Amino acid sequence: MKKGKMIILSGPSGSGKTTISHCLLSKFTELKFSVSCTTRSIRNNEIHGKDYYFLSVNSFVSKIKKHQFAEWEEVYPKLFYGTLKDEIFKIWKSNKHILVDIDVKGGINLKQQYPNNSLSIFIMVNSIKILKKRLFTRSFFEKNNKTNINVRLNKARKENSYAKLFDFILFNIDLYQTKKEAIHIVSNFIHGK
Ligand SMILES: Nc1ncnc2c1ncn2[C@@H]1O[C@H](COP(=O)(O)OP(=O)(O)OP(=O)(O)O)[C@@H](O)[C@H]1O
Repeated sequence: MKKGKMIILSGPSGSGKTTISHCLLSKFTELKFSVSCTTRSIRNNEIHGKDYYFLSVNSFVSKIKKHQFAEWEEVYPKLFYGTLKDEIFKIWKSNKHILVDIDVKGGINLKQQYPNNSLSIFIMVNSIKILKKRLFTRSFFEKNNKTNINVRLNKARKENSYAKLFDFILFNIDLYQTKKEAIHIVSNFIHGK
């Protein structure tokens, strides 16, 4: 493989990042999911090293001081998320391209770190009504509460205004069409067209 590339999938909560990530990972064997670090507690169904690297606050802060993160954020006091440079190089070394599923701020930061070999895609649901419906449906399975959803919707309004900073805006209305378009864009990018 030539130089490793990076696909950055960003968008508000519920916009479809996980859904599109799974689609792309199953379609392109040359893509590998980048596992992020977090200081939040591990949930029952999660696996360390697969869903996230679960770190203590001390360990996370020590890695920040050693400049080991390509990007990191403190979302709430002591709740950190970040992408390790080592994770990125490990994937490129294994001759794969990287797929990152990341929030909007993180996506913008990562694009700035790797401007020449990355493609940043903003997944947009421009109807707050539709986004609300999706978050409600998902919360039924996840036991999220309504307050949590309202916080996410308010954040989504703000995040949508950053879409123009991305290389591509992918409107996720009809899922079949969105997947088709995502495959098309990513195929062109990794196959160098
Ligand atoms: N085009 C679509 N039409 C209908 N439902 C959709 C569509 N795209 C995604 N969904 C559904 O919307 C919900 C949110 O999607 P998903 O979990 O992929 O979002 P996300 O951006 O990864 O959210 P988060 O950042 O909170 O993890 C899921 O239940 C998913 O099945």
